[in-house]
Amino acid sequence: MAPLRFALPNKGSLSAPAAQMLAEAGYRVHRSGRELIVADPSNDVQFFFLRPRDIAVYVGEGSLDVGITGRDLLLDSTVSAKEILPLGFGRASFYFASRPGGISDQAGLSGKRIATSYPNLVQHHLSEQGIEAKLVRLDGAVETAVELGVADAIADVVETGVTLKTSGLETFGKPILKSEAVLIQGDTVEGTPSAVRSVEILHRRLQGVLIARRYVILDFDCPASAQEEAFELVPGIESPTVSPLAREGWVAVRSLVPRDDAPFIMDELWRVGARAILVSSLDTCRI
Ligand SMILES: Nc1ncnc2c1ncn2[C@@H]1O[C@H](COP(=O)(O)OP(=O)(O)OP(=O)(O)O)[C@@H](O)[C@H]1O
Ligand SMILES: O=P(O)(O)OC[C@H]1O[C@H](OP(=O)(O)OP(=O)(O)O)[C@H](O)[C@@H]1O
Ligand SMILES: [Mg+2]
Repeated sequence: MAPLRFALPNKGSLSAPAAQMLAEAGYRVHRSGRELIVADPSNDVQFFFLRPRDIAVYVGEGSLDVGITGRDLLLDSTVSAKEILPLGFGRASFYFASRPGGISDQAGLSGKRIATSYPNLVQHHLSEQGIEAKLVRLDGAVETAVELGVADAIADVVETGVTLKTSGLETFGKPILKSEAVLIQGDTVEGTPSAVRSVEILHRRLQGVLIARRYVILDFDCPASAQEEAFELVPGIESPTVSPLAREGWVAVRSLVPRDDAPFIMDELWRVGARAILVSSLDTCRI
């Protein structure tokens, strides 16, 4: 059976979190030096470390089976690889921006020069809106293009907004796109049963990591008379687990709850009579 050929970002914002997530999912992605190909024989996977922008190209044309890249980079590549799982990191929005008091809405871009590193993504959006503008394709640091007179506006990734602010620019209009890291799959996978199986396992493992990051385990003891009220607070992903307690008239309950909601749910559980309320983290899971 041929190993699954998996493209990973070799540098940039997505690189470390992608490797971390795969390690949590049980893959061995460790690079001891600067090698560009790493084998993980126990999982029958071969990792190829590539520029994030190139990953969609390799996966799209079938040289590699799957990869992790940004949704914005996938769309800009215009290849037919498909997004099969959003991964919850590398989140950023894609906006137009110009000088304050300059262009203030997307219609105002008509006939203007727009600097971007994502020309296909931007052109597609402009065509959808029926706007004709001239794109100036740059490799990076596009915020400087307005100051240097190369463009009237830019279209770029905004994470914290600090780069825009320090360049004297501000966004206008709605975001063109909300992006995050995504798992992508090439068209050739579907014709190869062993690759389909490997991708199913990969998908389930990564979903396990995502759930472990988003949920915590909540354990508590509850008077049986209050259990219905408690269950409404902790429906779990499928259903809470209930076990008898040695103490007459009480039950022990275990459920998964969203990490961010846990403090509020604990307050409410206490109010309905639950006690010994414990929260613990999941390492990973299969649900
Ligand atoms: N602050 C950020 N800057 C740039 N890209 C970001 C940021 N946060 C998330 N991303 C996402 O990372 C991907 C771009 O990664 P890429 O490695 O090409 O650029 P980078 O992180 O800016 O690295 P570099 O420019 O140093 O090569 C895109 O999907 C983008 O949406
Ligand atoms: O909203 P922020 O948190 O400021 O992040 C967004 C900025 O970061 C990236 O640039 P990067 O530093 O990667 O330089 P580059 O443009 O040369 O890629 C991106 O292109 C934006 O300029
Ligand atoms: Mg960059």
